[in-house]
Amino acid sequence: MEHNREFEIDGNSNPIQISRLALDIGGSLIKLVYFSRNSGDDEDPPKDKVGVSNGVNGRLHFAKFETAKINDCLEFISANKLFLGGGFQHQENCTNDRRFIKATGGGAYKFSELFKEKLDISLEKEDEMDCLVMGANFLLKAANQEAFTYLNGQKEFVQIDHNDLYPYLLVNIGSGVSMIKVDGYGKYERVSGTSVGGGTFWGLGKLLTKCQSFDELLELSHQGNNRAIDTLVGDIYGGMDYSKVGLSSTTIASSFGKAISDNKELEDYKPEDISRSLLRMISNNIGQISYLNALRFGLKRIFFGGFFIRGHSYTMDTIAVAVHFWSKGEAKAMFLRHEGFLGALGAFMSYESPSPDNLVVNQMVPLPVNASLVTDTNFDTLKGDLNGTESIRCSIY
Ligand SMILES: Nc1ncnc2c1ncn2[C@@H]1O[C@H](COP(=O)(O)OP(=O)(O)O)[C@@H](O)[C@H]1O
Ligand SMILES: CC(C)(COP(=O)(O)O)[C@@H](O)C(=O)NCCC(=O)O
Repeated sequence: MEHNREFEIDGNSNPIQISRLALDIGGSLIKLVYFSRNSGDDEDPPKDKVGVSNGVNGRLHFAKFETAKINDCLEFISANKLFLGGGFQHQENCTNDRRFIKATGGGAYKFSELFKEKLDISLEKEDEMDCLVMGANFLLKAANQEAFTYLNGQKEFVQIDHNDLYPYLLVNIGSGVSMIKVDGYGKYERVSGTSVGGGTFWGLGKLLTKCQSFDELLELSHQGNNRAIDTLVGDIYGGMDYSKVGLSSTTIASSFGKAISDNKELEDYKPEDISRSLLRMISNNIGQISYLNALRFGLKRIFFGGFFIRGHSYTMDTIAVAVHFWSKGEAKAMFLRHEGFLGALGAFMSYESPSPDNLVVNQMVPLPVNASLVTDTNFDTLKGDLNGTESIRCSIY
């Protein structure tokens, strides 16, 4: 079972109060974002403009489960009493016995009855695209070191200019892929999508390699060589470049093309080579379609989210190279540290609005839930995968 670290007891053996849980139930994964209130007075309480403390300090936690194992998720919520609200002095309609959770993604509809039946919880549904955009805007505005570029194995955090953020293209690579032109808070249009996404990589990979987990498939791709199965331009052109149209001999002419002429069975190919080809094919395709959509609307910035990416270097490199190649360096692919949690964060933020006074304290964060973020430093930049183990210190008003 994949989930987050221990959180029931803090360092002083005080029970940690969990308030506010939001879910994003997707085709492949269920993402949870929940807030634990600090139990001690170990941090300065947030103050408003006249110096009055009025917020709640705590941490945002992240966890994920496979949608196919939704019962594990229900058990996790139940065992840790994540559905109990309360703990916020400033929420008017907050009572300890309220039994609803904000939820987004298709599963918020599909599993509504299951939550009611098993946990007696109603899922309050929020639109998936609204939540993705809300989550992305929030992170880009509020979190330090959220967006980064990845080229030639080099990760570089991008300083976001808040006055020059919009418009941008948000590409969410989940089971399928959504491409959204974002013009501001709540201002967006889903301009395209493709069914060739994370579900395709994992689904085809599972069939072709017999891998038992996504992580195993991803790990395999590290050791593979896509040339064993992809047809390169050089394979067709007798080792030469097709320079007239700018294709080098090493460019992939046809993904999986060698399988036609090799006269081999599936078993004759190494699973690691298959995994690598598959990852490259899908990442490259998404990078290319993203660029074409950016071109359609004259967008220079493309942010990629969704759990397909998993902070994986080869995936990011392939996407970034595709965007760089097709745009001739004009457009920039950027990745998000909280890539898989955009929708869940958006749902989390769709709880009730704060009072106008509280907006002043965090004026950089003009959001329904007024939160000031200080991200932890325990993010492993080499491994690059947040994977539900990082929490965010924040204050909710
Ligand atoms: N542990 C995992 N189990 C299954 N799929 C994973 C895992 N980690 C990453 N993935 C990839 O992430 C995709 C799901 O991404 P996500 O953004 O959660 O989308 P969705 O909302 O459709 O579930 C999967 O299709 C798969 O490619
Ligand atoms: C239907 C979806 C929005 C569901 O989101 P997901 O669970 O994949 O994150 C997504 O799978 C999608 O955008 N698919 C591509 C459909 C298309 O535009 O062809």
